Order: sequence, then structure tokens, then C-alpha cells
Amino acid sequence: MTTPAISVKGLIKRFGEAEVLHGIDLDIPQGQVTCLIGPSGSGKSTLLRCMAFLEEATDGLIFINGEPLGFAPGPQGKPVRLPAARIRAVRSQIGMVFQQFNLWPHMTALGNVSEALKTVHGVRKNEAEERAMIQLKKVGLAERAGHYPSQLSGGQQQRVAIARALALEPKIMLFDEPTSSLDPELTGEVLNVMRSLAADGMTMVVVSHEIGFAAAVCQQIAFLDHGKLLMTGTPQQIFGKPRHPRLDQFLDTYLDRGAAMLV
Ligand SMILES: Nc1ncnc2c1ncn2[C@@H]1O[C@H](COP(=O)(O)OP(=O)(O)OP(=O)(O)O)[C@@H](O)[C@H]1O
Repeated sequence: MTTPAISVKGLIKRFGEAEVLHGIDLDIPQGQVTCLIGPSGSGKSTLLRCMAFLEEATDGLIFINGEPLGFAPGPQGKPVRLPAARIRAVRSQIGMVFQQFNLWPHMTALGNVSEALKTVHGVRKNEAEERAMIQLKKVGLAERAGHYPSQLSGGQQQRVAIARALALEPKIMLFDEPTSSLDPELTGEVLNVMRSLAADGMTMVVVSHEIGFAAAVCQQIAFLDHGKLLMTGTPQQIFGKPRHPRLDQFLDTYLDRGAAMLV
């Protein structure tokens, strides 16, 4: 069997006294798109952020392409923290895109995409800009390379943010509500870029309220509710009838946002 791109085992996350993830087990298959859906506050972003080691798990383990992320199994079964260099190496396989684009306002699109290649990876300016242009082409923004964020629409800014993540050549891309701050027209252009990444075989995990996108593009849907993974399956298994009553309740809330097609 192929090693999952990400394997989450018994993940528990507490913020102080509050436990928000209660023991999650989830495999993210290679080359597929997995969508995390669920009501607000169910723990989707926290789970995604743990997968990127932006949050440390309180307990449990996460493996990226078979390698432990952050913590490895210790002698008494207790997770043991790995050295920072090891964490960085495993983490570098992951690219992340957030709801807020967080572009540097004083840099052009090309500057934003090439910056980390130069400063973090020590790539020479010319090569970094060549590689950045390849990614800007991929997201359909080659002709906007010289524009500053203030001269770009929200959708274009998010596409630059995607290109910036792709420039570091991740094996896995995580998206945390990438279209939530965009109006429907601009949402479509970002989802199209994500569709084409999926068609290229990129492993992706997407937290999204775009149920239509989840149904059409994802091979796996994971439904979270109150910090528990209630169901995992294909869109047909998850959205087909009869449905879990909690899922029906959740979909009812989102009917005006693309889920009507599922009913
Ligand atoms: N840094 C934090 N400190 C304390 N509590 C947090 C923190 N981050 C998240 N939480 C809590 O964890 C729970 C899960 O939050 P999370 O953002 O993961 O949910 P979500 O499903 O992504 O919600 P939404 O769809 O609204 O973004 C919530 O109760 C939230 O208040």
C-alpha cells in the first residue's frame, strides 16, 4: 500500500483547558484532494494548522510521507519532540495558503513569489525570478508580475499567494478557507487554479465552505463536528442519501452557498 501523504494518528489538541480535537485519525492519500468540512468551530483550521506544524499537537502523531512531523514515538509510547532542523526539513514538504493573502505590499507579484526562494533557500536572483515566473504563469498571472498587491484584485492576490507557496516546490498543499474573503466571481478564479493543481496530481487538503467545490473536485471528504471526525469518504458516500442527520443539518445551513446541487 502507498504511504499516505499525511497520516494523523490519535491527534488531540488543547488550548489551555479546552480540548478542541478529541483524537483524530485521518490519512491523506497521495495525489488526491481531501476537503475538511464541518460547522464553524468544529476544529477544521486547527487540524490543518497541526498538519503544517503551525500548531503543536497536545498528543498523538502526524507523519508526512511516512516521516514524523514535530514529534516521534518515544520509548514509553510518549511522543518526543524532534530537533528543529528535522522539523524544518519535514515541514518544507508542505505549502500553505491562508484566507488572508499576507502579501508584502511593497513588493511586486514577482517579488512576493521569488522572495523566499532568495532569502530562505539562497537561490540567486535571476533563477529565483525565473522560477517565480513559472509559478505566476501557472496561476495565470504572468502579465501581472510587475504589479503591486494594491494593483491586484483579491482573487489575483490569492493566486499570487498560491504561486508563492508553489515556488518552494511543496509535495503537499494545504488551503485554509482560501476563498472566504472573496466575492463569488473572484472565488471562481481561485477555485479554477486549485482545480488545475488537482488535475496535475498535487496532494491537497482544503478547509472550505465551498460545498460545490468539495463535491466536484475532492476525492475524499472528512466531516468534522465538535472536534471529532464524524465521517470520512468519497463525495458520493458523504453526500449521497441517506445522510447522517448532523451532515444534513450542516448542509441546510449552506444551501445558499453551492450545496443546492447536492440535494
Ligand atoms: N489559538 C486558539 N486559542 C484558543 N482557542 C482556539 C484557538 N484556535 C482555535 N480555538 C478554538 O478551537 C475551536 C476550533 O476552532 P477552529 O478555528 O479550528 O474551527 P473551524 O472549524 O476551523 O471554524 P471556522 O469554520 O469558523 O473557521 C474553536 O472553539 C476555537 O475557538
